[in-house]
Amino acid sequence: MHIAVLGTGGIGGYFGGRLAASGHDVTFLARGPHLEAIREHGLVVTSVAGDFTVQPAQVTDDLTSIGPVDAALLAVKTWQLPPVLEKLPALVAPRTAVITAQNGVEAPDQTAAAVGRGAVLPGIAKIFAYIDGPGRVVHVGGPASLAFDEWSATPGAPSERVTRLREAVNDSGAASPVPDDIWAELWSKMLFVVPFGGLGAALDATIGELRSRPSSRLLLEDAMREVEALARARGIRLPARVVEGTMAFVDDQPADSTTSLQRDLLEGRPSELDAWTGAVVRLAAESGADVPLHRLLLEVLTSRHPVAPPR
Ligand SMILES: NC(=O)C1=CN([C@@H]2O[C@H](COP(=O)(O)OP(=O)(O)OC[C@H]3O[C@@H](n4cnc5c(N)ncnc54)[C@H](OP(=O)(O)O)[C@@H]3O)[C@@H](O)[C@H]2O)C=CC1
Ligand SMILES: CC(C)(CO)C(=O)C(=O)O
Repeated sequence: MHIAVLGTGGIGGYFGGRLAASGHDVTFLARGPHLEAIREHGLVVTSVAGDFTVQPAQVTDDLTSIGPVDAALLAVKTWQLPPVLEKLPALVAPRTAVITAQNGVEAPDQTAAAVGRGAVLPGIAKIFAYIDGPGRVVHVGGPASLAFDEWSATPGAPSERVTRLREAVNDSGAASPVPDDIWAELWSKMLFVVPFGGLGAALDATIGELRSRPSSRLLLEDAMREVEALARARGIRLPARVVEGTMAFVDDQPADSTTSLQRDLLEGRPSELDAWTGAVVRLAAESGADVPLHRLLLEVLTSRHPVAPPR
């Protein structure tokens, strides 16, 4: 398959790298020293599931030079989406699939505004991976799965392009589980990552600290209940007892885990605060839901970390 990987970071470098290494015709979008290093030495992936190098790797900083593809993996951070989405139509032919991998729940709609809902496969990446220097990506853990589906999928009847893409990901050595309901899964991940990210950043705490102090554990659960109520108000069919299930998942994670949101904010980098906590506040206002904890977290984090993109 002809695949464009838009953003060669933790997500694009890992899943795109696996697809390229398994023989697909993959072009990576990258820039600066990262692009130069990939061009010169290939894309070097160090992974708990087995190291590999894509060499030579097809890499460009000009998205429009790639031409129409079978699939594009949108793998930039949420705040980096606008310039990429502006040029995205150059890659899209009638059956092209554009998989969104961003955390939060707004990337599919933003992408659909650029290329139409018919092109978009809302997706969820479950992995811990990051760039470790020019040309190098590290996968440290997580299931390394990339789930996606059609916008309005019929359960049990995947489209032909979804079937082909799932096969490609599974054959590459990563996993592409079949979601029951991609929207419920997107919101379920949001319900984990946003409370964990917001509270972790506000309290400068790891997951182990958040879950073991009774006061912060309660706040974590309360924040999850806010996201649950918001999702249900928007008609999302979350599983029963989703908060209890997510807290059990929290209890299973390595104690020193933090989110990218927390690390980016505390290290003064641009962050996805607007797409995580900001989105909860924004969508709650739209849906008539009340999310006082998230409103407070947004206020605290925005004023404490002014480098975060404005709301
Ligand atoms: N990493 C993870 O483990 C997980 C990440 N996610 C989500 O996936 C999304 C991607 O995250 P992640 O892979 O970590 O992000 P990274 O920052 O690791 O990768 C993004 C890459 O895209 C590049 N990029 C951005 N815009 C452009 C552009 N216009 N042209 C060329 N290159 C560009 C960035 O370059 P530069 O550095 O120069 O800006 C960077 O190399 C996020 O929404 C994140 O929340 C979800 C689950 C797990
Ligand atoms: C917490 C984690 C790793 C979960 O996949 C994540 O998505 C992030 O930190 O951005």
